[in-house]
Amino acid sequence: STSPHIPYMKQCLSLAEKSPPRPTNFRVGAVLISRKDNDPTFTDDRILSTGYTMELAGNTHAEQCCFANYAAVHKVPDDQVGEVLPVEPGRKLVMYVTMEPCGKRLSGNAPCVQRITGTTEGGREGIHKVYFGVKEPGTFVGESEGCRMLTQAGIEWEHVGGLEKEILNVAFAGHENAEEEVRAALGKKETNIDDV
Ligand SMILES: Nc1nc(=O)c(N)c(NC[C@H](O)[C@H](O)[C@H](O)COP(=O)(O)O)[nH]1
Ligand SMILES: [Zn+2]
Repeated sequence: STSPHIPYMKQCLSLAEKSPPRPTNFRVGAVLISRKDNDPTFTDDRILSTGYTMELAGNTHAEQCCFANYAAVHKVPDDQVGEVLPVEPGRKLVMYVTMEPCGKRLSGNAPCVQRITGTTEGGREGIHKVYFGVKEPGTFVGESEGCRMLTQAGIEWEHVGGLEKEILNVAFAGHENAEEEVRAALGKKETNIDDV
């Protein structure tokens, strides 16, 4: 039986496919969920928001758009999304993303890990756990820092395996030598986190 995370990773992949291909970033999709504790088949999940790379104007990331979409619906500025995320006893917030959230961005814009940890400010629960389909390839920032930074902030993360090839093909679609980069990323140790 496939893991219950796979359908969500496939939903993120479908979102990523909506992203306009660019050589300067990756095409990524993200889904924000409210999940009931001790609900192993996720029957009581609530999808709060979705996002994909460059869905919103400017050089925007999937996770950034996911939060911004939620903030817009709740009529607050993006940086106040933490204040309108639901806090419900017996439920937790989790995010699915096709790629490990960025810990650094070449553009210098706020990395998504910072946006995720920002939801836990002011003693709010915020995002409890992040599920991602691949580690960030080294294309732009070399060794990725996302997972390490999430751990440092006390936010759990987990690699959901099985869709790496599909996720990377979509992520790299706008790159000059996409096929080669996908092969390299698949072959590299750090992409297959399970080998670590
Ligand atoms: N998790 C994730 N979601 C995204 O939507 C996206 N585009 C990236 N991409 C990570 C990559 O490291 C940055 O795209 C480059 O570092 C360029 O930085 P900008 O995007 O221009 O800020 N990563
Ligand atoms: Zn990002």
